[in-house]
Amino acid sequence: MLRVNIHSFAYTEEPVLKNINFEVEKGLHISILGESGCGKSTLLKAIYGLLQVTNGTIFWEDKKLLGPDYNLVPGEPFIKYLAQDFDLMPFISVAENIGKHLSRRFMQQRQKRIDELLEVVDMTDFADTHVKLLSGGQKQRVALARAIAKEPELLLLDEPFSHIDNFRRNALRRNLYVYLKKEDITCITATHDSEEALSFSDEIKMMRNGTFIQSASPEDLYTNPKNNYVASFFGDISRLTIAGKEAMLMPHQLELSETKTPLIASVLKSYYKGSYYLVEALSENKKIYLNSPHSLKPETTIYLNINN
Ligand SMILES: Nc1ncnc2c1ncn2[C@@H]1O[C@H](COP(=O)(O)OP(=O)(O)OP(=O)(O)O)[C@@H](O)[C@H]1O
Repeated sequence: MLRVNIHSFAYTEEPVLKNINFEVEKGLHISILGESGCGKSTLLKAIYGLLQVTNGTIFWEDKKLLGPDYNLVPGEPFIKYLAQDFDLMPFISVAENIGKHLSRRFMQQRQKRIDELLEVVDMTDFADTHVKLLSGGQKQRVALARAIAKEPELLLLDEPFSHIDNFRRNALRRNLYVYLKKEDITCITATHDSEEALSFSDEIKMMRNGTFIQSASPEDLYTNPKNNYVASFFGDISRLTIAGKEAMLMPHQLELSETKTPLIASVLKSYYKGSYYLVEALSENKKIYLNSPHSLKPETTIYLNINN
């Protein structure tokens, strides 16, 4: 289990992390979700031991994790941290880059293990290619394979799919997270991608200005966002006054009705989303958003039901 209690952490004067207290059970996947600059990378670096936390403690099981003031070489052997700037060795092949990071227990079956890791990140065809010849996304995939090569107990991933095209991203995420579950590797992923956090984590921690503002399972966070800020991370929200109370509704909570209802709106625009349309409409001078199976023409009058 990981136990983090950071009262505050600052690079200069202004604290970048404030009151960060949480635990992660072995094998769980946590997403730290937040906008750029909110402190996600700083938190991962603090856990890994690259930053000196003077005002707080971090434990993995019974071991206190110490910062650079105490460790000659920062970092712990049982933790892997995949930074945003993956530093690979450019003049050797993809397979050799991964091979250099294998745990000892795989030395006998070295080639088999390298092949397995290449498969997880879908880079089998590039095994013998020099890293300097790879694209940014391909390098990121090699860096991911290298991070899991040593079978860490705790894996810290900082925007691990940021350079990978949409075409590959989903398959790669599925491969990787299935592999981590199978190996019982605890994982914390920093991301600003709400879809990724919803699909691939056991718990999401929403971060804002260096602190967690809501922590919950993906289902709970999506259906019960604490405030507008959290809700707006998961899509366009509608703010309506229902029975004298302000309500925030996600697009799927507003349903088109075939019969007249008290909730009337006029369509502004329909945006094609692949399997549905996101419809922007105006209701009592407020913009609202709903999903529709078909495109609706501007100025069409629509009647809506609220679906909780
Ligand atoms: N080495 C540093 N020295 C001083 N300030 C820093 C340093 N690194 C980061 N910061 C500041 O700390 C804050 C948090 O940065 P951090 O990189 O942790 O955010 P982030 O949420 O990971 O953002 P991103 O998604 O853009 O990577 C920012 O205001 C940033 O400018």
